[in-house]
Amino acid sequence: MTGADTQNLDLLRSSLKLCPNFPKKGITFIDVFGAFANPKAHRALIDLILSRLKKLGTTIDAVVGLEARGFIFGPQIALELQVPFVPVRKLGKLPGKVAKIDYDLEYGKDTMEIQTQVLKPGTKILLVDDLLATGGTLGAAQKLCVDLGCEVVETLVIIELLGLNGRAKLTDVNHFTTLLQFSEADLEEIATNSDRIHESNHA
Ligand SMILES: O=P(O)(O)OC[C@H]1O[C@H](OP(=O)(O)OP(=O)(O)O)[C@H](O)[C@@H]1O
Ligand SMILES: Nc1ncnc2[nH]cnc12
Repeated sequence: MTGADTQNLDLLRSSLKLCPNFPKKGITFIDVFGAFANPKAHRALIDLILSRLKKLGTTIDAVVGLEARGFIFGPQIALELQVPFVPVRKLGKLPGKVAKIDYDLEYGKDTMEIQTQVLKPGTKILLVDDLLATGGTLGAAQKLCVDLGCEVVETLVIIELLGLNGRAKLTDVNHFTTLLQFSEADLEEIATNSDRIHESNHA
């Protein structure tokens, strides 16, 4: 890792805020929007992702991003790579012919869809989302892409919650990139720093 990468990681890490007991009791929510509220952290995030991808040297034909937070930075990465961005959305939001898959979440269940006419068989995909928790979302998205005959050559998240072992749900952990990892102990430690905790209206 270069000195610039280390500096960017520190900036990114310190821009994230925690929200204990959101959206449900017992969940410690990591708010990635903190990184987008600060242009320096935002720049650091994009530079870090591009630096990782350059190091991997993988050929990428399209970036597939997951609703909602994969939509914030996925298109920027696609633009930098000069490849299409393709959204995966929650049920009933995409027009035309779609493929769908049901999946389990850290705090519920959901269904995701992708337009079938956009990705051709053999397309090499970079799959992006903000966070890996239980892995239900990304595991399902990988399956959705593979079922269309595409190859998920890399899956990238900004944040990995280690305590939930989400990697176990991924089809290919050898092609999984994560920028920041948080153990349960890390989250507890950050939660002792009031600067890093969101003031909250939630019970
Ligand atoms: O690894 P998992 O346990 O599947 O959880 C991770 C997913 O949960 C969050 O999205 P959420 O479902 O809250 O939807 P949103 O981004 O539309 O708010 C997060 O942005 C990931 O997509
Ligand atoms: N703990 C968490 N923080 C932010 N987003 C999440 N999505 C699922 N679990 C999450």
